[in-house]
Amino acid sequence: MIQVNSLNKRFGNIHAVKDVSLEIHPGQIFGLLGPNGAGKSTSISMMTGLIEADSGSVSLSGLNPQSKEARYKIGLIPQSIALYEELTATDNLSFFASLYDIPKGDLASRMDWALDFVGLKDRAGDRVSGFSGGMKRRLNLAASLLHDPDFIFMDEPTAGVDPQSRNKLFDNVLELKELGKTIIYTTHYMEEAQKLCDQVGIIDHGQLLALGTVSELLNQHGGETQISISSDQGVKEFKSSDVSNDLIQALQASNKVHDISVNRPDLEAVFLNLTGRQLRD
Ligand SMILES: Nc1ncnc2c1ncn2[C@@H]1O[C@H](COP(=O)(O)OP(=O)(O)OP(=O)(O)O)[C@@H](O)[C@H]1O
Repeated sequence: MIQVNSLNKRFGNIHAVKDVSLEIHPGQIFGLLGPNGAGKSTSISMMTGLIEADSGSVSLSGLNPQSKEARYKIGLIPQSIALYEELTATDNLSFFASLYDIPKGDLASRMDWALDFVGLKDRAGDRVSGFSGGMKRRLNLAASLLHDPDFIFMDEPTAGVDPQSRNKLFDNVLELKELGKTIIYTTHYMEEAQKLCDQVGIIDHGQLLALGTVSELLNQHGGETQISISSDQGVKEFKSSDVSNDLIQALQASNKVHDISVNRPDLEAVFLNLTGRQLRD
């Protein structure tokens, strides 16, 4: 269980994280969703012990994230790629493994598993400099898994990633959940949060504005569904909170329907309703 209590962090005049509290249960995928500069990376940095909070606390199954014990339970895929370009994939993994005292006897099989897991086994002996952005991101994921961590933090893992690698990363996230890992995933792509996450926190200007499952957030903050019916009588547009009932009534009152569109609210609508602006600029 991850428990975050009233975290605060300032950088000079910027209050980057304001009083953030949340709980993440074991085996959950938790998505921290917010636009650029919202405070996602700063929150992750405090949760992984990379930077110290000004106030508040983080507990990873009772451990302080800055303790050595916690370090062995944390896997971090940072926002910017952290790899040696001139080394091969295998040599990069050997380097990362050396930071975690992995028993020598387990090393080869752990590296083999990790490369296979991210779909890079056939590129093991190739230099990273020839890899695409998506392959580098996947290798970073492999590196973060060598010591078999319980808590996996992924900071905007799909930034600059081609669609094929993106889908592979999504599959990997779901597979890690099946292995019982707890995953914290930051993104400013609402489709990713909507697709992957058991729980979503919406953050803006350092403040956690809403917390819940996607359907809870849609119910509480999504607003009504927009319906449009085009018929011989023209186009009729209306908002509805009871789609099937309103649609049946509207169809009964229409002649020769040409087209119907039903736009249900998404996390973008939730963000818009909470902040008055779009998630993406
Ligand atoms: N080391 C730092 N020094 C000064 N300001 C910082 C530092 N790190 C972050 N900030 C500021 O804190 C705020 C939150 O930044 P943070 O990187 O946590 O946001 P983010 O949601 O991760 O956005 P992005 O996707 O752009 O990284 C921003 O205004 C940012 O400029």
